[in-house]
Amino acid sequence: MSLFSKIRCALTLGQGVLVSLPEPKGDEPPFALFDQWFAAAKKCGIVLPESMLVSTATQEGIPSARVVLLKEVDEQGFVFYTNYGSRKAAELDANPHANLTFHWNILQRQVRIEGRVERVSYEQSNAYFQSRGRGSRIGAWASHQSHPINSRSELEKQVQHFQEHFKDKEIPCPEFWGGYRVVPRVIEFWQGKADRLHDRYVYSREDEHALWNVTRLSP
Ligand SMILES: Cc1cc2nc3c(=O)[nH]c(=O)nc-3n(C[C@H](O)[C@H](O)[C@H](O)COP(=O)(O)O)c2cc1C
Ligand SMILES: Cc1ncc(COP(=O)(O)O)c(C=O)c1O
Repeated sequence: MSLFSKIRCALTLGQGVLVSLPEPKGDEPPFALFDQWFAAAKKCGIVLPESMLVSTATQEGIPSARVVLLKEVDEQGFVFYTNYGSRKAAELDANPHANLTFHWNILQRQVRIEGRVERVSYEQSNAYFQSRGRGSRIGAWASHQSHPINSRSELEKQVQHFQEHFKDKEIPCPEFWGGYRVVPRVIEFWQGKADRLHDRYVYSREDEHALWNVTRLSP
C-alpha cells in the first residue's frame, strides 16, 4: 500500500479501501446507505461534500453537466436549488430526467443517481430561500442565470437596484428561482478497492411505487 493510501486510511479510519461494502439485502431501499455515506463524507473533512454534478440533456440527447449543491434529501428524492431560467432548467423542462454524481475522493467513493425530475412547491423553495443570507437572496433577484451579460458593472447595477427595491423589506423567493427534486430510479454505490477491484452495487426500481432490486456489478 502506498504512503498516500496509508495516510488516507488513517484519516478516514479505514473507510474506503480497507472496508468492503456489506452485502446488500434483497429489496432493501438504498436511502440508509446513502445517508451513511453522506454522513461519513461530511465527517472526514471533504470540502463541500454536498457538491454534486448534475447532468441533463436536451430532447435531442445532447448532454450538459454542472456542479450544484444538494440541499435536501429524503425518501422522496434529492433536492437542489437554481434559477428556473437557466440552461439546466430549460433542459429539464424539455426532458425531465437527470443524473447526479457525487465523488468523495478521500473515501474512494462515488454515487450515481438517475431519475425523473420535478419542481418542488413554491412554499418549499421559499422556505429554503429565506434560510439564505440577504446577499444571496438579492443575488438571485439580480442574476438572469446562464444568460449573456455585458459587464460585471451591469450585474452590480442590478444588485444595487434590488438592494434599494427591498430596503427594510422581506425578500420573497422570485418565481423564477426554486428547487428541483430528482426522484431516484437507479442509485449506484461505488467503493474503490485495491487493484481496481472495486465494489459496485446498483439499486434500481421500475418506478417510485415499486420495490428496489440490488445487483452487484463488475468493477
Ligand atoms: C461548488 C459549486 C456549487 C454550486 N452550486 C450551485 C447551486 O446550488 N445552484 C446553482 O444554480 N448553481 C450552482 N453552482 C453554479 C453551477 O455550476 C452553474 O454554473 C450554474 O447553475 C449555471 O448552470 P447552467 O448554465 O448549466 O444552468 C455551483 C458551482 C459550484 C462550483
Ligand atoms: C448561483 C448559485 N445558486 C445557488 C447556490 C446554492 O447554494 P446556497 O443556497 O448555499 O447559496 C450556489 C452555490 O454555490 C450558487 O453558486
